[in-house]
Amino acid sequence: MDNHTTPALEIRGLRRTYGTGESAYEAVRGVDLTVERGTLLALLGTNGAGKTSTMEVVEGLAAASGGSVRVFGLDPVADRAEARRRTGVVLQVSGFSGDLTVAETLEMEAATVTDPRPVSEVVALVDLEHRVDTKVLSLSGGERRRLDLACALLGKPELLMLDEPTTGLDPESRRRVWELVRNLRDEGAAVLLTTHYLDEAEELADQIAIMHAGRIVREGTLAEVVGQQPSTVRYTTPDGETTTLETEDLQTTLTEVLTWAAEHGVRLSGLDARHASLESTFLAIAGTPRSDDTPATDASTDDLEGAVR
Ligand SMILES: Nc1ncnc2c1ncn2[C@@H]1O[C@H](COP(=O)(O)OP(=O)(O)OP(=O)(O)O)[C@@H](O)[C@H]1O
Repeated sequence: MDNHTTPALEIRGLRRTYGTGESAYEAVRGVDLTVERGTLLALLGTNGAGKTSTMEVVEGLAAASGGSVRVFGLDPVADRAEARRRTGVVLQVSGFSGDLTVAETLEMEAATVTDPRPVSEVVALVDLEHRVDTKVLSLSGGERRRLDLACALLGKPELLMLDEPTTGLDPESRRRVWELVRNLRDEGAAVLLTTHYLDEAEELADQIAIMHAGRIVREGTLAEVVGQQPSTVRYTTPDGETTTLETEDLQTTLTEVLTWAAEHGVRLSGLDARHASLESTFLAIAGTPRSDDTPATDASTDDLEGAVR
């Protein structure tokens, strides 16, 4: 049942297995995610993490092997028509006919939508007014991606699912798409976005979830996700040995390193002290092996005990 407090998207304990018997492969292994109205969740993940497998269940294109998905309280398979009506989807690959113009493409799409936005309004939203009479095959990659978005916006979606919406776009086009997505979110749409661009997540996301090997291994605001990752201090001693320390307390560790160097008269080269970034967090997670029988844990942090000598 949808009331105003029902999340736009609620995924609980989602599992998805490909194949059966000996060759069965569990690509999604117990995923929990919530996207509230008026917020954007960026789902990041390593290749093969299970993002697309998760999105397909939300879109009602595939059934879950376990767990549940609710779109405004609706089951995307059992209540497909109603869930689809409220959802706009931009897939990684679009299937437009190159011979149709932008306007013809949108008019054709609009015919499949209940109470669509006027094509002229959608075209203005995505900045394609000057291209309405252009054939799809003559559009640039960025314009085509904006046409994908335009199609998703025809039905005034309350939940937008964007699968790598800016892949292949130049920086200017990416910024335009960001602005559009931000505006839609600010007007109350919930957005689930997958991306391989970490700066896109930093720029747009209210919440970030990082998926690895079928599980969500980190989730929260950017500060929360990055805050779980240790800071690092790196230096090279005169004998050429480089040391990297991981620490929860950057200031204290750096002070210890510098005090040690001063006391021993050692000149450190390449001294570098930094807080974790989304990139270092992601890379640490990507380096964690897939484990089939134990729950995925946070990326390992080295034991710092005695690390500063
Ligand atoms: N039809 C299928 N049959 C068997 N295995 C599959 C099938 N589709 C996907 N997989 C496997 O499931 C895992 C998750 O794939 P999925 O496409 O969901 O990952 P992803 O996070 O979207 O990856 P990427 O970032 O590379 O697009 C991968 O190991 C993939 O090989």
